[in-house]
Amino acid sequence: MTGIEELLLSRIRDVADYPEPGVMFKDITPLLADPAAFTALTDTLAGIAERTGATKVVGLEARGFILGAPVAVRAGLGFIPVRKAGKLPGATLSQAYDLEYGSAEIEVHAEDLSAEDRVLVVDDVLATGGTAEASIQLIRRAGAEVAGLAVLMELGFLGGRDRLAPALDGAPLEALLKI
Ligand SMILES: O=P(O)(O)OC[C@H]1O[C@H](OP(=O)(O)OP(=O)(O)O)[C@H](O)[C@@H]1O
Ligand SMILES: Nc1ncnc2[nH]cnc12
Repeated sequence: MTGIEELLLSRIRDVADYPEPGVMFKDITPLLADPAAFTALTDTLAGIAERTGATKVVGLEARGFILGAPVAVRAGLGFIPVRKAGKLPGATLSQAYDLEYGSAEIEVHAEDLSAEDRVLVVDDVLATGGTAEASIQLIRRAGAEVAGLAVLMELGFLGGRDRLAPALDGAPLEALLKI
């Protein structure tokens, strides 16, 4: 494990049985509160944005906003929020999906993405892959290209990587930590 991986892992707190029994919740708030760890995470993800040739960063509400917005600034790219349904005021594209605990629907402003865009999706956790898959579907439906998906951590036992393979269609999935 690299020094950065050790630093990031040491700042993630496990919370058992949250938000419901049987779920081991990965809490990133200690990482966000540590400027060295948050900066290292931002710089690493911005490096992925540059390597994949992304022209925009999509962040997934809510934790993907916290990570994705500074990545976009650091990489010199625009930031596009993908929000839970009902929060965006303009014309939207919507996609329903299932979570490890429940189901939801996400939306993006249709005007924010076009055929000229290569989009890096940023989020904190890849679990079942439902959220990421829905975001990739939104990006493609908006006519844009998917540059890749970058997450802080992948919960490998939930099979998100396999689920996402068809949607990613060869675009890279980069997980800084595999759990
Ligand atoms: O791979 P999946 O099974 O789809 O799960 C991963 C998603 O779940 C969490 O978000 P959540 O919907 O809990 O929202 P939050 O960021 O607002 O807490 C997490 O931040 C990812 O977006
Ligand atoms: N176990 C988990 N911890 C944190 N975020 C999650 N999103 C989906 N599953 C999660």
